[in-house]
Amino acid sequence: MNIGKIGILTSGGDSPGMNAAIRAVVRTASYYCVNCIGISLGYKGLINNEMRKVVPTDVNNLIHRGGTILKTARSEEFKTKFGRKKANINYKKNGLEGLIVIGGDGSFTGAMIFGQEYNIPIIGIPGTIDNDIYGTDFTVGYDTALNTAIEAIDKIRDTATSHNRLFFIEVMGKDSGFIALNSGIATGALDILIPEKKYNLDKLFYSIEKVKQKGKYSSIIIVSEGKKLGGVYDLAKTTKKKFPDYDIRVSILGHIQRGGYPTCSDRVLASRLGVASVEALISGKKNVMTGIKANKVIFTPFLKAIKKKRKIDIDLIKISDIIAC
Ligand SMILES: Nc1ncnc2c1ncn2[C@@H]1O[C@H](COP(=O)(O)OP(=O)(O)O)[C@@H](O)[C@H]1O
Ligand SMILES: O=P(O)(O)OC[C@H]1O[C@](O)(COP(=O)(O)O)[C@@H](O)[C@@H]1O
Ligand SMILES: [Mg+2]
Repeated sequence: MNIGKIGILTSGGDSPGMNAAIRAVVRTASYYCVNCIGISLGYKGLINNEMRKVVPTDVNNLIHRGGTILKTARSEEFKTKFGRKKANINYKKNGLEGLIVIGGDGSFTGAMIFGQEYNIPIIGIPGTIDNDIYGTDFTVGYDTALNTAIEAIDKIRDTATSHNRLFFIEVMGKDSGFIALNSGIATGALDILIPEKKYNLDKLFYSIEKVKQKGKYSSIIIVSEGKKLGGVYDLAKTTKKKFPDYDIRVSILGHIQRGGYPTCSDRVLASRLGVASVEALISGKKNVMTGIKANKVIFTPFLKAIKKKRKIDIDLIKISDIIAC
């Protein structure tokens, strides 16, 4: 297909590797003689016409940087018909012939609706630390967030061990437990509480008791954020009532998990998906997300990527239970 100009935006929560994906898109577009327009602040920028041409030299020295040079946002206005109408006016005014959206499930929901409403070809690149998107083994940013989390948890373990403390550590993940489960296994957590599995306080207390009897008074318990699990502080309070002699602390890792230099895996993933997304637009694909499955680039319709739940490997909980205490 003959495409002369495409737009690129990042939307939703930033994730490490988004910049590497932007770089790959800009360079690939240039390789195929397609002009590339960078849209600032996600859908907000499309609505407010905040965009400028980006050329390969604009993405020099970028592959290793966290965040997104295009900036990102969450736009309530884009969820309205009126907001999307304004976005379409700017899309047309700037002569765009396709869009690449780097973001998560929310961004792809918006992309799907917008694409269908105005017959706009859109390709998605999964960029979120949560890894909660169907149609890819990994999302851009997840590996970095995991490594940031384990580095922080290892450090907290030093204090836990030195002071004989029990730490409840909350990691990110909205309603998905990928970061919690894998960081928990990697740091030898005593228990891991994720939204995908109903947690059982008795099981947690049993584990604490078991290691206590073995003479171990310091442990790490990883709790995924999210409405389903309630607050990490409440969990700590309930545990304190049961084990009054324990010195208990809570640590919430928070946004440090979203920043920093992307790992090698995230840079390579972002580069592969960036190239694939431009080639997909040129070949006439639309309303699909590019992802990686068994080390191969694949495409999944937005509807499937959003609606199908990315399943967590519950067997990993069993593995954790066997080796944690
Ligand atoms: N139902 C929807 N209709 C239109 N746009 C949507 C819809 N859901 C999400 N979006 C757009 O996608 C943006 C990012 O979604 P969000 O869920 O916050 O992040 P992520 O894409 O990382 O999951 C929202 O702020 C909104 O602009
Ligand atoms: O930065 P905010 O707006 O507080 O959002 C926090 C949320 O964003 C995330 O870090 C990433 O989520 P998305 O990639 O879906 O935006 C979640 O893990 C977390 O729940
Ligand atoms: Mg999301």
